Amino acid sequence: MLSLTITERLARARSDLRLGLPVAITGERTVLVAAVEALGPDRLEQMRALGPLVLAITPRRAETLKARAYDGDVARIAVGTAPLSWLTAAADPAGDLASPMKGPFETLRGGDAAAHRVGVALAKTAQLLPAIVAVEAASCEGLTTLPAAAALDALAREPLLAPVVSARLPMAASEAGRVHIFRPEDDTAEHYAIEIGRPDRDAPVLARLHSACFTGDVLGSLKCDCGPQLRAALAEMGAQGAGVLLYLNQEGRGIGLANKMRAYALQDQGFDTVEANHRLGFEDDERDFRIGAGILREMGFGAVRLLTNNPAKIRMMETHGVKVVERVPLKVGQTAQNAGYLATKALKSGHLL
Ligand SMILES: Nc1nc2c(ncn2[C@@H]2O[C@H](COP(=O)(O)OP(=O)(O)OP(=O)(O)O)[C@@H](O)[C@H]2O)c(=O)[nH]1
Ligand SMILES: [Zn+2]
Repeated sequence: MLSLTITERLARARSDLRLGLPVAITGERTVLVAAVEALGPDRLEQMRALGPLVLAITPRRAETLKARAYDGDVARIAVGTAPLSWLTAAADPAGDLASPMKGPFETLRGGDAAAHRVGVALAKTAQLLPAIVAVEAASCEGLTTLPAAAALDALAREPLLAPVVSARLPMAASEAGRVHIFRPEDDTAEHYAIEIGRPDRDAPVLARLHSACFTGDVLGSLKCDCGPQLRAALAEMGAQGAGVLLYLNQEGRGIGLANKMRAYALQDQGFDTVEANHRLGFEDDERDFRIGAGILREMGFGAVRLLTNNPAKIRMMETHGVKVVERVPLKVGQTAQNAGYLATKALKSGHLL
């Protein structure tokens, strides 16, 4: 028989959660977990028939709901006989203002929260709302199984990426362009490196770590500065004759496009970019910058002149083996509509103005 690696199990588990299927987390006991966002009413009742249901959310979401988180990075709430609409309202902040949650919530303490922790972390990496419903089960036939401890370990590990292919791409910014594709072994999103010219591997390269922004890069959104930053970075590399731009598919600072649009809807209710992420249950920035550092190292770049206004990116590169010899400011694309967004990033996330 083939035995599956933990990485393969995690990849399957992510798909299962997105399909609305429970995943079995094994340890001292077996706990089935399913993503609230993807769960249908029938499946919820099937799970309820197995035993008392528990809702697990992040401390960020718990704070908004005024529920206590006793397990550090996860909060567990008894579900009782509550219907799916109650779970959805707890998971999704869209209706927080229109129908404030009443509570009080029966928050659980003691016992083992490892399965709940794995479930919430998995939901995040599946780019779903970080809220899962859990129930102990005697059997888990037909379901993807994940040993809790090994899963937590693997989720924290640096993602391994393999180069897949590269090809020449003449661009407006430079005719000497080349696109490289990198594929993570855990079947999460592929990332791209755009190499301009033939940068010397022995000298610091002009580099930009760009995080995907569908709304800014493609649609010309006025809510952020991503599109102009992308084009200005490529233009600067073209003008200097060499550079490398990583296009990292970490949309919405790692929460995915659907969650970013949820954040935008909250921003229309008056919350800023950081508050919106927190209400959804995410940290302000969920990106894993080890991916960017890993690609640069893989391409032979050990030192960079980094185009950024974000000191956290500089720290992350330095921590993960890429020396930042210079920060090159990248200030373009200010609009009336993104002034508040940029001010919040400066105030709350430490961006340099
Ligand atoms: N969650 C969330 N993501 C956003 C929002 N606005 C833009 N983004 C995302 O933020 C990311 C922008 O990242 P970067 O361009 O690397 O910007 P940065 O981290 O501010 O750093 P520098 O531009 O290098 O100074 C993209 O993934 C966007 O999709 C928002 O309001 N909420
Ligand atoms: Zn953007």
